[in-house]
Amino acid sequence: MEKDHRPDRAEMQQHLEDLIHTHRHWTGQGNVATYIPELGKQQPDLLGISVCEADGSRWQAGDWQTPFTIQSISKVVTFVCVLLDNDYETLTKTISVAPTADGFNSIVNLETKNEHRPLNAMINSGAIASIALVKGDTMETKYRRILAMMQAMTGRETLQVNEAVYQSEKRTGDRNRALAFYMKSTGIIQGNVDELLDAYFKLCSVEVTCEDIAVMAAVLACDGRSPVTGKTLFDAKTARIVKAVMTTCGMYDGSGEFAVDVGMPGKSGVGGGIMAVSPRKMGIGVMGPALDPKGNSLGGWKLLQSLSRDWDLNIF
Ligand SMILES: NC(=O)CC[C@H](N)C(=O)O
Repeated sequence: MEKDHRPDRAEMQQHLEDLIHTHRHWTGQGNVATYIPELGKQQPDLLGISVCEADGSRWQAGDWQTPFTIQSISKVVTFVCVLLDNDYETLTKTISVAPTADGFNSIVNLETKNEHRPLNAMINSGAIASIALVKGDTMETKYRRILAMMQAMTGRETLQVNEAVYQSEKRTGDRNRALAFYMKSTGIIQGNVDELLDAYFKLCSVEVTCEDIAVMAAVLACDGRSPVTGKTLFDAKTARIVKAVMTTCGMYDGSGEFAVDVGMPGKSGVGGGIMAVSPRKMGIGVMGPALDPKGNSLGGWKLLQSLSRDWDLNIF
C-alpha cells in the first residue's frame, strides 16, 4: 500500500479530526432534503467521516456513528446485483451507462433520448429499472437479494429499514411513481410497479453509518473482496464497471465537478452520505445532511476534496 502522501497511522486519526473541525462550517451553507418530509427532521450541522483501508483498518471522526438513511448510495448495491445477474451487453439494451446533465429524478430523457432507456443506474429511473432485472421470482425476492448484498458489503447482518423514512418516502414518492409507470408504458420494466417501487423505497431507507459506507467502498476498492470479512462478494470486472459508472454518474449532474474537485469514483444520497473509492487503497464514507442544490452533501464533498488533496487520492 502506498503511504508516501498519507501521514503516519498515528497521525491519520488526528488528521480526520482536524478535517471535521475545519470543515463543519460548510454544513451551514446547505439544506437538508425536505421533499421526503422525514428527512427534513435531520440535524443539518452533522458531519462525519470513516475510512476503511485495504487491510481492513478503520479510522473515523466527527459524527461517524450517527445513523442516516443510505438513499441513493443503495443504487451502487443494486447495480452490483444487476450486473451479476445479467449479461452486460443485454443489460445495456435496457439501461445505458451514459452521464446526465439533469437532476437525479429527472423524467425528460426517458422520452427524448436513448430509446426510452434510463441513462444510467445511478439515477432514480435507472435504479428502479435495475431492481426489476435482479434475479428473483417476486419483487420481494429481488429486494431481499439486494438487501443481502448490502449486508454482505457492510459486513453487518443487522442493517434495517428506517420505517419512518420508508413510510414518508412511500407517501410522497409520486415522482418515482411517474418514472416507473412511464417506464412500464415503454416496455423498459415489466411486472407489478407498486411492488417494484416498494422495494426501491425500502432500499433507499436502510439505515447506515459512515463506517458502513466506508466498508462498502472498500469492497469496491478491493475489486469485490471485503477487507473486513475476507469474503469475495463479486468479481473484479463487476467492480470495475461499477466504479466507472460511479465516476461518470454517481453524483448525478454534479459528477463532472466531483471528478475535478475530488477525483474518485463517488456516490451520494439525499440522506447526506457520500461513498468514495480510492482503488486498491481505501473506501471512504462521509455524512453531512445539509445538501447542495443538486442533492449532494455539501460538507461531505468539501471533506472529500481536502482529503483527496492531502492524501493524494485523486485518480486523475
Ligand atoms: N438522490 C437520492 O438519494 C434520491 C433517493 C430518494 N429515495 C428518491 O428517490 O428521491
